[in-house]
Amino acid sequence: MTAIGIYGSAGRMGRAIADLIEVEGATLAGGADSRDDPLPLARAADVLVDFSTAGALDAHLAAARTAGTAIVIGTTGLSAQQHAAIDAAAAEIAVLQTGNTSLGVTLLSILVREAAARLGADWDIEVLEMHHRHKVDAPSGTALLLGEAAAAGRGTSLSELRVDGRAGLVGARTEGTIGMASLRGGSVVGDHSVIFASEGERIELNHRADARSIFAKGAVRAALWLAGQAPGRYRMGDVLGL
Ligand SMILES: NC(=O)C1=CN([C@@H]2O[C@H](COP(=O)(O)OP(=O)(O)OC[C@H]3O[C@@H](n4cnc5c(N)ncnc54)[C@H](OP(=O)(O)O)[C@@H]3O)[C@@H](O)[C@H]2O)C=CC1
Ligand SMILES: O=C(O)C1=N[C@H](C(=O)O)C[C@H](O)C1
Repeated sequence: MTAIGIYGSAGRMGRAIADLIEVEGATLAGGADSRDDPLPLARAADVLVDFSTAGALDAHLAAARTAGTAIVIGTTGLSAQQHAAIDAAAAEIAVLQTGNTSLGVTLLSILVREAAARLGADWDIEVLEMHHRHKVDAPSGTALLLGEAAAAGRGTSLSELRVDGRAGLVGARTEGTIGMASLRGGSVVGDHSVIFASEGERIELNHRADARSIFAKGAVRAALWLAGQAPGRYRMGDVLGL
């Protein structure tokens, strides 16, 4: 049976994943948090999952590389340098990084790309997300993933089109941009909307997460799939066949 190691094991996601590992037909290799050396877990596990903090990722990725162990990275708030480090690690180990491991968001990203490609630039695109009061990064990893999908549909990358959290006298909207807005409060697990707005009509594509178990299930399935893969950088669509 595949043994999964969890970085961030005492957190909300770490606990949700631990609850599902045996149900999904795997075993728990162990967990590590901020006080632990990440390398022993990387050596003990067949595959790792990281749901910790962006500040911890570099050490976790280095441990996975040293041990030659595949890793699913669910942690969000990553920098451009960290994405470059993931690309470099993927030359040696199998890595799957995603801002959202759920089936629903993986499918939604495909729908968003398709809608953005088919609707002309006169259809404005806005991405709105809401999360619980404890979330530390904004926009969410999922909002960025959906923004990238919309930008890909327009034949470019999100960094070319992105406008974050408007405030003050910002002027009229520039055609073709993708707006990003974040709300925080209470215990909201994760709500995302991609709004396509034109003169006189609007399309809204929404995803509502009611329970963290949807992310945990996707993370365990991704780990089981990734354990058998050659070095490379993979996506949830590869796991789910979407
Ligand atoms: N991709 C996806 O589908 C999803 C991604 N996420 C992302 O997962 C991450 C975790 O979310 P959540 O579980 O809610 O957060 P929590 O704050 O509940 O948990 C974070 C965990 O990370 C641990 N941690 C902090 N620093 C380190 C470190 N240096 N080394 C190892 N472990 C460390 C904490 O341990 P300690 O107590 O010791 O500090 C804690 O156990 C976030 O980035 C979130 O956005 C969340 C849901 C779904
Ligand atoms: O921090 C969270 O809780 C979540 N984080 C991920 C994100 O940043 O998109 C996924 C999910 O929305 C919950």
